Amino acid sequence: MSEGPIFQRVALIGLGLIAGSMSLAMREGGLAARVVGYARSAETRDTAREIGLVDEVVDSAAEAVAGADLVVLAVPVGAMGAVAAEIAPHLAPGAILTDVGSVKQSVIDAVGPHVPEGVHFIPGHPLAGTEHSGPRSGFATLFRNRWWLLTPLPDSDPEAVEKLSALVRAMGANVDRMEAPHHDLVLAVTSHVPHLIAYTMVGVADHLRRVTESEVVRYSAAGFRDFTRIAASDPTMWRDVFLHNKDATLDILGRFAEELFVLQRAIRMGDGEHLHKYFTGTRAIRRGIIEAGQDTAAPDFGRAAAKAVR
Ligand SMILES: NC(=O)c1ccc[n+]([C@@H]2O[C@H](COP(=O)([O-])OP(=O)(O)OC[C@H]3O[C@@H](n4cnc5c(N)ncnc54)[C@H](O)[C@@H]3O)[C@@H](O)[C@H]2O)c1
Ligand SMILES: O=C(O)C(=O)C[C@]1(C(=O)O)C=C[C@@H](O)C=C1
Repeated sequence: MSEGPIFQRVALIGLGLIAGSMSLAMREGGLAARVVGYARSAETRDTAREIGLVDEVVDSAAEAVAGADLVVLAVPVGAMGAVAAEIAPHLAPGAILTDVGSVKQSVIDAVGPHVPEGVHFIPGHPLAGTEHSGPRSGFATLFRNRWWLLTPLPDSDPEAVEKLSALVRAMGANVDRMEAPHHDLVLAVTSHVPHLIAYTMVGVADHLRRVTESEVVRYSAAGFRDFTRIAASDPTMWRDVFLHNKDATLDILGRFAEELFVLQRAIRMGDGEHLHKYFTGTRAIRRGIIEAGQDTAAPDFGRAAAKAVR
């Protein structure tokens, strides 16, 4: 149990899966004396009020951040800069400003210039999520035993980094630190390109469905079902991820295409030995992830993956 709140007033900007889960985890653990939330759409704010997602839903971002000692930007990465510009004049001196965006360098570039002197900007990214979005999708245990990567800037105040880390740990996550460009490369391998592949595969099947009527749905096997779960993820969030992690995504996608051609050739040539060796290697990666206690993108796996693509 917590020994009292870590923050007095937490302002959540955006009230979807991640902000909602943070609010529920913080309130369950008594980690914040008060959690205030704001989302752009009145519909989302009404839903958040109706389900009591936060202690108070306010009608402007400025009102939410006033007097907050922690401000969390939990909006799609393409909206981070505009939100930062809107709240900047209202941030309290000494406040910690963080974000939960899936891409880090572009968020730093977009938010950084708006951060006033005396406010501690510490970018972050919880490696936890689902295909669901919106204010009803959050749950308190989302971050348990997951990684939460922080990408502090060279001049980030160590005490502020430690305070934010304490909150993250109290929500059940493990903290690791990374440089933003490295984060973006690792996540391109472990999360972004896999999502793009899932979106593509489901798109291919959808085109095929028009030929085979409903067979694709009726006989949908486990592998394809896993793809459809991923491909049901929020379109706005993922559009922004690809537009803002463009270089790393294109790099990894190029390597993916090269590998795919090698496997395609092995199938054409009947090279079973190559296929078997390849699949044995990939199985070892899966087992490594399970042994590390992670069934999601783990930094150790990510580091190995990033090293392999250098
Ligand atoms: N979903 C995941 O699996 C996951 C995991 C880790 C990190 N993230 C990142 O967390 C962030 C939020 O994702 P989510 O899954 O909670 O999304 P979500 O769609 O569930 O919620 C986004 C919220 O932001 C609000 N919003 C959008 N534009 C806004 C604006 N300009 N001003 C104020 N509010 C605005 C929406 O109304 C909504 O309440 C994204 O940057 C995403 O990349 C997502
Ligand atoms: O489990 C899922 O549904 C997710 O896609 C979560 C996932 C991931 O790729 O692991 C998606 C995006 C985030 O930035 C972090 C986590």
